[in-house]
Amino acid sequence: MAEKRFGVIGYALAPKKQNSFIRDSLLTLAKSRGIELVRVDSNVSLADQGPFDCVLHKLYGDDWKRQLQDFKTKNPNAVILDAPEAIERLHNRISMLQVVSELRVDDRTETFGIPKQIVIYDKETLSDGQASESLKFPVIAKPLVADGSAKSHKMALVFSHGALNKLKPPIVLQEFVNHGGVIFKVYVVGEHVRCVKRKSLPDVSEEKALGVSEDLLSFSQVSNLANRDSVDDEDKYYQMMNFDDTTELPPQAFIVDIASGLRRAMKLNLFNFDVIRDSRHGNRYLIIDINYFPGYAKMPGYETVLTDFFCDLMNNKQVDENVEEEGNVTKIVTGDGGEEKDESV
Ligand SMILES: Nc1ncnc2c1ncn2[C@@H]1O[C@H](COP(=O)(O)OP(=O)(O)OP(=O)(O)O)[C@@H](O)[C@H]1O
Ligand SMILES: O=P(O)(O)O[C@H]1[C@H](OP(=O)(O)O)[C@@H](OP(=O)(O)O)[C@@H](O)[C@@H](O)[C@@H]1OP(=O)(O)O
Ligand SMILES: [Mg+2]
Ligand SMILES: [Mg+2]
Repeated sequence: MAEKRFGVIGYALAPKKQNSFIRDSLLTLAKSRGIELVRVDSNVSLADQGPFDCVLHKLYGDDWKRQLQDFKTKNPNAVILDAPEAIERLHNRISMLQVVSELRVDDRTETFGIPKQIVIYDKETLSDGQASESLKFPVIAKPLVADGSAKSHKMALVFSHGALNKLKPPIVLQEFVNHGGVIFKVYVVGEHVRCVKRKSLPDVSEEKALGVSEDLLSFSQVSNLANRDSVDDEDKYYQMMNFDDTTELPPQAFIVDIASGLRRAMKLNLFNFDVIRDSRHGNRYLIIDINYFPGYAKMPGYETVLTDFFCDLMNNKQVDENVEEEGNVTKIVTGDGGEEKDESV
């Protein structure tokens, strides 16, 4: 008997992402549940491809945005995962975390926020020192732009005002917060939320800060130092990434509340965020980074999570905020299939 065709998802991903995410194990499981994953051909315009019930993408640029628009015009019922306008908020490290500051989670003993940070756009402001006066050193200097380029991941731990002139604006200066050398990565796939531990920067004591010979230390992607391609043995990889230490995970209900809040506020379904626990106040958590379409394949059992999500999507159940333009009013399809009207999008 022929297999029932349930849905076709076109994926448009950079080669590195495609290699890590599109695994046979995912294709097979998805297919067994009626979901076909088809690669979008980058040499043909998107609107001329398909039919796709959904387009899954992590590509940048105006041309790609235009292609998505043309595709949507031609296929108004297709779902774009996620809307490029919603993803763009994550391309700037200030707008990325603004949404956290606006979020409220009630009735919990734990609190959350973001580290103190400022943005510096030019060399003059950087060297006059006034702007950074309010910050406690050490600070982490991060490129303002987070566009997925290697450059956008280049960070520096800066120990003194004097070292700031070595940096290239535009940058964000964020206070370094001691957190026991462990970071929590929270992977969100629609309603599914999974928190894992990773290695982070070690704590910096006052003595250590005074004793450093360099006043600036550069680093890049500390929590993602190896990738699967360079490690043959999958178990070893997981051991290394989710290294076994005694650090307790944050309460799952708390993390789920933040994840759901972020998901609704940002209108995104596929992202992760990095959380650290402030060593000075054990119940205080700080969100330091949000990434669109992260390395889901690093999450054990990602095939099931993603396939469940795709199936729910096809049934129109799980994408809470599947935004569709209807004249000037935006239609939001809610989880229970009902509709809300929202003019603020
Ligand atoms: N405010 C902070 N206090 C302490 N450590 C921090 C802080 N900000 C960043 N870090 C450390 O630096 C690392 C890189 O920072 P961040 O996550 O912002 O960069 P990124 O390049 O966007 O990371 P990713 O690879 O997750 O996209 C974090 O994983 C964490 O170990
Ligand atoms: O490298 P991986 O695929 O595992 O995923 C990483 C992803 O790289 P990509 O470029 O391949 O998407 C990064 O995206 P960009 O910021 O560079 O856009 C960022 O999201 C990291 O946080 C992800 O690592 P994770 O947070 O899951 O550890
Ligand atoms: Mg990060
Ligand atoms: Mg990031």
